[in-house]
Amino acid sequence: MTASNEAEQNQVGTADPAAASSEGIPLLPQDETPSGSTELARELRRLRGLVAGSVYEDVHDAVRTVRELADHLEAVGKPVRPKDYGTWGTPEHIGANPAIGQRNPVSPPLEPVVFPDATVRADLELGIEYQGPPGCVHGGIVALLFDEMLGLANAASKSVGMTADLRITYSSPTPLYAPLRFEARQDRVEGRKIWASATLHAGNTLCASAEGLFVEPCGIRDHERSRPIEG
Ligand SMILES: CCCCCCCC(=O)SCCNC(=O)CCNC(=O)[C@H](O)C(C)(C)COP(=O)(O)OP(=O)(O)OC[C@H]1O[C@@H](n2cnc3c(N)ncnc32)[C@H](O)[C@@H]1OP(=O)(O)O
Repeated sequence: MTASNEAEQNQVGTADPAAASSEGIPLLPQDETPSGSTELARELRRLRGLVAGSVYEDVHDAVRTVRELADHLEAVGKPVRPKDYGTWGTPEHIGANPAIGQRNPVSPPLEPVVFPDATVRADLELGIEYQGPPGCVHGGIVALLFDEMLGLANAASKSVGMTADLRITYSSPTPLYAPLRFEARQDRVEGRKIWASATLHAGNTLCASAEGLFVEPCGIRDHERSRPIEG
């Protein structure tokens, strides 16, 4: 049995981010939100893994409980709408992000760190709710995480851009339940055009690599260029 098979035997869903570790300086705030919404998102992530990764005989009680919870959250929550913040990289904006958002249960536990040369790295393991081919991460999830990592590499170099062109080479299947490492860096900037590249490894195996062209939106302001890092 391989190490990854053994992990799969013991785990349903994606590992808690605390299981991933990396050197470097955290790019994004790691604090729990005082309201508890970070914790709520974490428990909902657990639920996603359990629902996607298990079969049950009867879950009608669970359906009622979850429906009551959803009704309660709908009643007490204040929606966060883009028109209310309207800018890049504020906590309200980043919190909902599907790759790194603390409030978003869809986001995998991507906790990027930055190095002095502005390389951005994220170590993580993905569970069954991110599966594409049996035992492997879905290619669209790999693309999502690359897009985000490239965006963060741009932010680490104090620039911001919309993805204009994203090319991914899938070299080897990306395993579930195995330590993965994304590394991204900004390569060059010409006017509003920004090029960045990234790799994804499982151990020593190169699973995929990415090259992206980003275009800085017209009218972006200085303080928005590195916001995800400076909080
Ligand atoms: C913390 C947050 C991290 C976020 C990371 C996630 C990023 C995202 O998900 S962004 C969402 C996905 N991307 C999009 O929706 C983008 C949609 N496209 C657009 O909005 C526009 O086409 C946009 C902004 C990319 C470019 O439009 P515009 O600002 O009008 O630029 P435009 O003047 O046409 O072109 C500027 C330059 O870029 C080049 N360019 C634009 N698009 C492309 C392209 N697809 N391929 C190659 N070159 C391009 C142009 O040729 C031009 O080059 P040059 O200056 O040498 O002549």
